[in-house]
Amino acid sequence: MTTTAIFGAGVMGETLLSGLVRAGRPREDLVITERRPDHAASLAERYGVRVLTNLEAADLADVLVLVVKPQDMDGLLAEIHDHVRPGDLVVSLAAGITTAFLEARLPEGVAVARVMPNTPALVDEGMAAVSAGQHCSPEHLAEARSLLESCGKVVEVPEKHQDAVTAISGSGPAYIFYVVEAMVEAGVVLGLPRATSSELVVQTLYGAATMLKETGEHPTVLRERVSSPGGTTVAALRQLDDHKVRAAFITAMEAAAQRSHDLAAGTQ
Ligand SMILES: NC(=O)C1=CN([C@@H]2O[C@H](COP(=O)(O)OP(=O)(O)OC[C@H]3O[C@@H](n4cnc5c(N)ncnc54)[C@H](OP(=O)(O)O)[C@@H]3O)[C@@H](O)[C@H]2O)C=CC1
Ligand SMILES: O=C(O)[C@@H]1CCC=N1
Repeated sequence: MTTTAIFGAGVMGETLLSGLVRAGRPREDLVITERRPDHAASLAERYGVRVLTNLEAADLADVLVLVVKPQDMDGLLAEIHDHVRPGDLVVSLAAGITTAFLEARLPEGVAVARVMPNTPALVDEGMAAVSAGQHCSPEHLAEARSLLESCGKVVEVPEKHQDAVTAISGSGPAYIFYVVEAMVEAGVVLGLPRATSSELVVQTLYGAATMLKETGEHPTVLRERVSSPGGTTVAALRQLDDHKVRAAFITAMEAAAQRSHDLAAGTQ
């Protein structure tokens, strides 16, 4: 029997926990650790899982899912080192933290997998990418995948791509929310009630995302279909081009990937 422990049930840890519970993982096979006692008590009540100390959780679990901030990872690994056994699987969801970083701080031979999830997992629409460490067997990798498959889609990527994945799908929901904020604000500037503007933008986003997913058409084709010659859309897109919005997106995601890389190198 597998016991899964989630170390650090903050935003992403709780998101994963909720997905596992929705997917029907027996609650008695799930434990969490948390630093804030009030938050821990609230999670225990809402999800019906046990809250343990890091050492108790490491002793009990055979799948250890580390969801603390990258800057807290070194301390957590030092704390649990002597309580992780050969055969255990350690799965890190932290940005930037490499499998080599984890393997160097765990007992020799422990299986490690690196995963980059995202917050839409909260509504079972997550996108996660997984990479295996050097001692991770196909069975370990399948277990790491299954954690995230409980709440979304999972792909396997070479670890050298994880910084780019982090910049695109890990941080990606934030860019979309940022665009939504700007569009809703534009609607208000144009005189729409905020609630109306918000409803229009959210459904437009949902519709556009569904078209992309269901038609499989290239985004350029879909964009051109909206753009009537001499019409409103081209007038707006010309402004976005003039303001270098496409270039800004690329530069922004390069910055995110660089930050992920720097976290791996231990930069605070
Ligand atoms: N949020 C996101 O969209 C995504 C996050 N991630 C990754 O997930 C990880 C967590 O991020 P996020 O959930 O946003 O951050 P949070 O700060 O919300 O969650 C981290 C949690 O871990 C707790 N914690 C810290 N140290 C320890 C410890 N030693 N033992 C037990 N608990 C501890 C923190 O407690 P306290 O508050 O007291 O510090 C906090 O509750 C990061 O590594 C991030 O890179 C990956 C993809 C997406
Ligand atoms: O902002 C961050 O560092 C984390 C990793 C990806 C999304 N959130």
